[in-house]
Amino acid sequence: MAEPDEAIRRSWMRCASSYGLDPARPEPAQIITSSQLREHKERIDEFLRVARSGMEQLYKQVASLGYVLLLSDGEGVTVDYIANAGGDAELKAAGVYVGADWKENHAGTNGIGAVIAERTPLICHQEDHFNVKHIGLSCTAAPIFDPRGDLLAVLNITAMNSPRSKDSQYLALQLTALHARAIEDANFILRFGDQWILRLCRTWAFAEVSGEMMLAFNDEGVIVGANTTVRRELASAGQPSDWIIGRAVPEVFECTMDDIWRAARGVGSDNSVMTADGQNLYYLSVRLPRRQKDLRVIFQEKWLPSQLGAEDHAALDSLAGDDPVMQRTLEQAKRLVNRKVNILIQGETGSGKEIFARALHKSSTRARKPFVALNCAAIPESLIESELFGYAPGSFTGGRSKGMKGLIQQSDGGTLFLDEIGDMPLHLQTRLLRVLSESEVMPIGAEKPVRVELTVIAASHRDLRTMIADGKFREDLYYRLGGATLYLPSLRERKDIGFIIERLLRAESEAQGGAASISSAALEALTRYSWPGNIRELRNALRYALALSEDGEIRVQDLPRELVLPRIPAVQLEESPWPGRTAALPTETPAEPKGEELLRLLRRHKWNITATAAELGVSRVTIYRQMKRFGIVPPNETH
Ligand SMILES: Nc1ncnc2c1ncn2[C@@H]1O[C@H](COP(=O)(O)OP(=O)(O)OP(=O)(O)O)[C@@H](O)[C@H]1O
Repeated sequence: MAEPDEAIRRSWMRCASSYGLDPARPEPAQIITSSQLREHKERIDEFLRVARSGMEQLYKQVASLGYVLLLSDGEGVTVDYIANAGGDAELKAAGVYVGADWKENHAGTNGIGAVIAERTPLICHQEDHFNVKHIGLSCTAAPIFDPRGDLLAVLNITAMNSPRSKDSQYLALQLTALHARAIEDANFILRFGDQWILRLCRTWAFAEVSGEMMLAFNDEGVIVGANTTVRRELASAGQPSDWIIGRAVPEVFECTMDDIWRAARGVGSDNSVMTADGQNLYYLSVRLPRRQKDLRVIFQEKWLPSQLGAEDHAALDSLAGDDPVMQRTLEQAKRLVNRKVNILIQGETGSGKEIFARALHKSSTRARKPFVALNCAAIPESLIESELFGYAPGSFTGGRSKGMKGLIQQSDGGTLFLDEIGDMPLHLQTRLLRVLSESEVMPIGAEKPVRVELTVIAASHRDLRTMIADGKFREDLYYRLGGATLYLPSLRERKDIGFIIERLLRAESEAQGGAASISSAALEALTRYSWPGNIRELRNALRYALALSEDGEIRVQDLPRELVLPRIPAVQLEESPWPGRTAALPTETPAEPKGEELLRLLRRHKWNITATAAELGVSRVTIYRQMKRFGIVPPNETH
């Protein structure tokens, strides 16, 4: 934690020199409109539900001391608050109210604004406030980060009247920081509830109960999230703070995945694990994913591999119902599964390319070997090379001294899934081609190549043949990867939407432990909609509707509004990029980009929301709303 008084001093400097504020001029509270407030809340609505219970717990402890509790989002807008009934007018005038914007650039130094800039818990006590209007307040605030380490919210408690001494607020500081961390961790578990969560603790006796260090990994043992404490503890010089995301657990710790599965089942007595650099020892426990049914399958795969039949195509069969195009694709896939060919999957975003690739792997004789995935659009170009090819010990500064096994080597004997292959830079396409033709990989800085048994499944939502024509994709790599090409239809072209809805509802009810059904009118509305974000958008819509439904039955009024509103303007036909297929794609309201277009822009701007919003001439909030609506998830967030 930075020295709080230093943080306040820096905040004053910003207010005076960068924002040109005058401490003596009373600034009125800025309260945003109720529709703007709704937009701010909608962007983080799941998080707000989690945060509310943490806020209530904290409030119970400080209410008798006269504190008011505020939760602001990462932009400084108060999105929730708890205060004693009465005194509303006074609170509102002081900006201690929902909808108030506490950014430093106009409100001057204050608890929330300073935490946003400083990213650390702090006290802003009476005269610490920059603006004369706020010097009666004492604010204690702490940041809440999302699982990628981005600031998500600020938890703040404010006393309208407090003792003169700042020391009186130190206990409040500890309490606020503690609850901010508890909310952050509850949010982490919510986000990664369907993944495995590894809890690490320095003390053996607390291994089962401590949630201080948590990281989430998927069925393949790849780390998909890490909470703030893990990111801090495992920080590595010269690496971004989330360097462990995307790595396999055994790369970060000295253990095998077998050790982890044993710990998950409570088998064996040694639950200690060392970091791969030999620096730290932790005691671990594993929290199982919520989807109990799949677990049996996973444990069977991990523990009883010999029982898995080579001809087991259940994973593929579960992907489609009565849709003739999908049935043909599945037949094709089953014939290809154990042939020595690389497979290319083409289909719109959210149409299920990754889930299809996993099913191909599971149905193959390689099922017991690793399935290693790389999303070429989600990591910086400069990292793709070392991620894929790995590097030899001491080959570059900032690299780990022991070197690193690249994903190609990690997938030896199994499947390497290259998502968004169209985003792979040309020079790496050349290197990949060489690996594919010679079955050898040369890690960066290594002296001799390593043999690998490589099977690649690649996927792209772009038409790679157009990219070849534009000189952006190598033709020879295209043929090497597309030993066979499978086209996934978009959801609006599929005749089995009822089957998919049933499957998604079953998964939701298993995850949430309650009933989930749908009325025939709501089913009809879903069938009529055009689904630009495909199955991902459908899944999000069902989740949303289930959260609103009172008894687990989704009715029309529970569905997101855009699904039931009449479409304007009327249907306009668009060329499908995939051969032999035409897509009837109703347009959105004129100002909105389509899901595909939005995704392309976001990628082009490297997921910078501000830049994307600027290009489209809309607000950031609109972009967030559209991302949610189309089910677009930024890299490193779970789907
Ligand atoms: N057949 C299916 N049944 C149930 N859920 C599915 C099916 N296909 C896809 N999904 C779900 O839809 C979401 C999107 O799937 P997936 O990530 O595989 O799509 P994608 O086409 O690879 O997306 P992108 O182009 O953005 O990489 C996931 O939550 C996935 O579980």
